[in-house]
Amino acid sequence: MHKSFGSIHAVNDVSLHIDAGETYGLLGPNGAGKTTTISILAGLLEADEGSVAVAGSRIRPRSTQGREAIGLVPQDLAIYPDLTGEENLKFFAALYGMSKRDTAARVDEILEVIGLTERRKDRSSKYSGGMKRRLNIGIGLLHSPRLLILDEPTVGVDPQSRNAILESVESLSGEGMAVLYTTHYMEEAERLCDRIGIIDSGRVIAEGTPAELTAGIGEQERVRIEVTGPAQNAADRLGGVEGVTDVAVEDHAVVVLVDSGSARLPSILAELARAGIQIGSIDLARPDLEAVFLHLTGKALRE
Ligand SMILES: Nc1ncnc2c1ncn2[C@@H]1O[C@H](COP(=O)(O)OP(=O)(O)OP(=O)(O)O)[C@@H](O)[C@H]1O
Repeated sequence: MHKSFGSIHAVNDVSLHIDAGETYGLLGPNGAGKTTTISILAGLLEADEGSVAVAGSRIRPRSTQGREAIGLVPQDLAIYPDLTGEENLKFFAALYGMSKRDTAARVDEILEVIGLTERRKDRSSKYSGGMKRRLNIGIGLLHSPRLLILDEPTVGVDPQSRNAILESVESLSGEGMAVLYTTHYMEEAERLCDRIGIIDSGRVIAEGTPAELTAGIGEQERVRIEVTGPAQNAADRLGGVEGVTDVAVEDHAVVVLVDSGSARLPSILAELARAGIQIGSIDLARPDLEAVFLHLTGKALRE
């Protein structure tokens, strides 16, 4: 599918297929086109070109059929603070037209999945940020959609709630739901996703299992060096060091890909010393999705 806003190609020739029971991760930096992609899938936005189908049936934007088949959990909270967790779920169930009988059982089930059974009678205004996010996910699950889309559900969430969210997602795919998970946290994508599409500037530039994607960059290692001065200076110096294949700049760090990182470390450090660049810390990592992203785009995932 394609979607442009004026001269910006927000989504450019993106094509996704997700199986039942599969968790698919859309991984990309801010502005890559993740929200636009899922807004089209959820029928909130019309693509300039392209179509969406669930279980073989084509879904029209804003159709009832689409709302039934797909659950979208947006980044922003869509819950009523004055209602309890349970009341919120019941309210949205009524909105979806679910019968009272179905609702009671489904609400119990969902409270378990999102880990809020014990807090079900508390007003959601009393919940932590992470608990509110989990309730938001519960609302998306109410009508048992075939595809659940989660838009960066762990941004700004405390570590405990983050873990609870990840566990909920794991149990959903176990029940046969297809899950589309967008994130710019590569460790979440690595943990949760059966397959990952790496998206940058509106294009899916690589797709595969986490293992396939990291195998694609071979034996290279990722070295992250925090520096005290401008990281761009360090990046400029390291581009020419033997064995260094890719260089990118993060906040206060330079990230490089090297063939056999530990062996190249002395020459990397010597080059920085020659330039008078002071080092805060050094981190050497095995090939991971962050390294894949850097290799494919020449950019750090978290700039
Ligand atoms: N309604 C809009 N009008 C104009 N430009 C838009 C609109 N929505 C998105 N864009 C642009 O399209 C591109 C993709 O944005 P999108 O929100 O899909 O990225 P994203 O990967 O979801 O980023 P983030 O992680 O920050 O949410 C960006 O350049 C953005 O500025």
